[in-house]
Amino acid sequence: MGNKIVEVKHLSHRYSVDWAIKDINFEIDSKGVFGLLGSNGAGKSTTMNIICNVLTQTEGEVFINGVDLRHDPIKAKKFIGFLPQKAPLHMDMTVDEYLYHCADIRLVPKSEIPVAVERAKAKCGISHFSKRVISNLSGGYQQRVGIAQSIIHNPLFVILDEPTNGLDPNQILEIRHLIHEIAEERAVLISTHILPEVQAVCDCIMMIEHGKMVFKGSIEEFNNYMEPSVLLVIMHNAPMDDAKFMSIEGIERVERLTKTRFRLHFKGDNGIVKRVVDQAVNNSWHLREISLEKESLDKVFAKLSGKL
Ligand SMILES: Nc1ncnc2c1ncn2[C@@H]1O[C@H](COP(=O)(O)OP(=O)(O)OP(=O)(O)O)[C@@H](O)[C@H]1O
Repeated sequence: MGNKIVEVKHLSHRYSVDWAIKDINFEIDSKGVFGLLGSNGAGKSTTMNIICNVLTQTEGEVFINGVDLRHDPIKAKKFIGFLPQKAPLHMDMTVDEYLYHCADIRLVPKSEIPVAVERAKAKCGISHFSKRVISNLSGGYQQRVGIAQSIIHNPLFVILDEPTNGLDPNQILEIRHLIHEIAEERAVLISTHILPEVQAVCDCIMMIEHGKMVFKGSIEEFNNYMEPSVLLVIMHNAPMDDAKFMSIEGIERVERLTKTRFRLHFKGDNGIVKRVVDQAVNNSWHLREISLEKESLDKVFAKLSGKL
């Protein structure tokens, strides 16, 4: 693990009476993709807006590369690149015009702007569209321009708010690839409520629910929560007595959906499918289908929030 580029300490914010986030703590290493995951209203935007200095926190501290964001926002913001959910593009400008403009706003020295623009375009694969008016680019390429503006000043830390929202499946894969590439040189924080997104892109995950941090860890640790724990089975001659199912090692609970459809809740996955199939064959339960059910994101949220 490298140095910490972001340190968030006891961060809390309330808009009026209610706390939108409460006592959020995390650190972000200098390289890699970090996912901020949470359902709608969980507190992601509030957290990100504070880290980007769009919003000032009620309590707590944020340090960007060791600089206190509240006390020296101009210095701290030099380290940050930001792509909001709706990319702040000027649709009537060409890609070059727009990126020159962004570099200027980001206080890149005049003499260094041409190099900065070329570097950002090359990184985002848009050099061949330099003279193209942005409104004439596809959604995926517009998003690349949005990412290019976020790295125009070569920041150490980039925040991308729901970066693949509204893109088609091919564009999503391309943007995910690009996120990985830009994270080779810096830390990238993405916010999303899409579970496959974090699993595909992130090295580490932080999950917020009801304004509180409910999970913080590596993607491997997170995936442990996603292990399937339910078998969906269809049997045309199933036993009437749940105990018959429960006698199979690992089965903990039986949910009868219809006469022939069941959800078998199990713990551990050491050969559970084989054991159920063997038992069904030996007892002529007429097994027609058997499949593993993945946990839904809602359930994972609930589990991590301690509600289940
Ligand atoms: N300007 C505001 N004034 C009052 N309450 C707000 C304001 N912005 C957000 N909230 C409340 O703060 C809580 C956290 O909202 P926030 O927008 O941070 O969540 P989120 O995880 O980003 O959700 P979404 O994915 O829907 O954007 C919610 O209960 C929301 O209603």
